[in-house]
Amino acid sequence: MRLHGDVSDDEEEGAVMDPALLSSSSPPAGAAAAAASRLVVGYALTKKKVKSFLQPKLLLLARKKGISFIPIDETRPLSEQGPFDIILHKKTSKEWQRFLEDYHEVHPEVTVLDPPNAIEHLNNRQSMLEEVADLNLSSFYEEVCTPRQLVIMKDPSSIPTAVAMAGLTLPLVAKPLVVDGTSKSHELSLAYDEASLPMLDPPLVLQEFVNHGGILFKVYIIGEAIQVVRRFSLPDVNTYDLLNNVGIYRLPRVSCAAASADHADLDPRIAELPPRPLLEKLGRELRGRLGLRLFNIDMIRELGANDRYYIIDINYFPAEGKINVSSRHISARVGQFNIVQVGVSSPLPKVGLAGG
Ligand SMILES: O=P(O)(O)O[C@@H]1[C@@H](O)[C@H](OP(=O)(O)O)[C@@H](OP(=O)(O)O)[C@@H](O)[C@H]1OP(=O)(O)O
Ligand SMILES: Nc1ncnc2c1ncn2[C@@H]1O[C@H](COP(=O)(O)OP(=O)(O)O)[C@@H](O)[C@H]1O
Ligand SMILES: [Mg+2]
Ligand SMILES: [Mg+2]
Repeated sequence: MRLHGDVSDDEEEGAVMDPALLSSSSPPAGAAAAAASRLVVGYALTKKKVKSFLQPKLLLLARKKGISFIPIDETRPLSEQGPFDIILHKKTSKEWQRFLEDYHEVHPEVTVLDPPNAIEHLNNRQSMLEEVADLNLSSFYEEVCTPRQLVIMKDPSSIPTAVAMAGLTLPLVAKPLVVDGTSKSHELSLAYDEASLPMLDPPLVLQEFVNHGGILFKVYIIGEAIQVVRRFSLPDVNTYDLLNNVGIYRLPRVSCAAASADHADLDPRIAELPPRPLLEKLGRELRGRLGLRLFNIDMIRELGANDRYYIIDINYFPAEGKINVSSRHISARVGQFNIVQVGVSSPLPKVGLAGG
């Protein structure tokens, strides 16, 4: 298996490249690969993320472009590793955040993709949507907002009164307030009636359910690149459902359980993708306001209100797996490769630990 120099196309198709071989875990190859590279990307990702993101196709494509991915050893000082041009990570611990901030003070020239204090905004389902409220989309006919929601920190018995005071209408989606990558943080439920609300388990955010025709748009933002895919979502809740259902219903992890709806035969008023200029403006606005270059937004269009969209979720550095199946490899590779390019070129307003 060659580590240097170009690979032929057939190798690219069939290559089984072990990312570790491009890593510092085998210093001669890793160091040599890094030394021969135009761009060195240090990464700190979970094993699951390495498996889903650092696929052979990306590693080969990147290497052909003179880019190497080197795993970061979190047990050793960052300054003893590298040197890096970009640090790509999806870690949320306070220890890692300090580790990275100390390193970046000494090495401001290294692009951090993305700054931990910007990512932190997305680890809470209230703060993740705060910037949406201030979006400047006045030049667009369409409206983009967030569902009305309420944060409940404790005391489940207080929920019915709090919901009544806030004037929220049922059904409500209950979501864990903290998003920390655990499956628990994706355990959502649907509350149909007020009497059931005290059965919920704070801290949580209660969000009004918005009927949207059972179709969700996932908008992937990788620097200035934008990809939108259509996914099946939760079905609408009609008056009959409301009158004949009581209790709290646990929802499946829709994002992973639901299938692509890109090629489904659907009512165009439900399936039509949001206008591209609106998505591009959204991407620019949210990149600047969130200080992030790698994220996606879950967006729904209100049933019967063709120009009203709701952003219900924002995720940092999600997998590319759901991007258009038919051109998944190309778009995923482009997406993944864009991720690397983003670290080099896309300017961002300074946001605390800006990546430059
Ligand atoms: O929250 P969602 O909409 O299910 O998006 C997930 C989510 O971002 C998830 O990250 P985490 O919250 O589990 O840390 C991503 O997992 P990985 O980071 O392991 O890839 C999923 O990729 C996201 O799914 P999607 O791409 O559908 O937004
Ligand atoms: N307010 C809402 N109205 C309608 N459907 C919703 C709402 N919030 C979430 N959903 C549905 O539940 C799914 C998961 O919710 P989401 O907030 O994206 O959580 P997660 O971070 O676990 O993906 C969404 O993809 C959508 O299908
Ligand atoms: Mg989601
Ligand atoms: Mg999410």
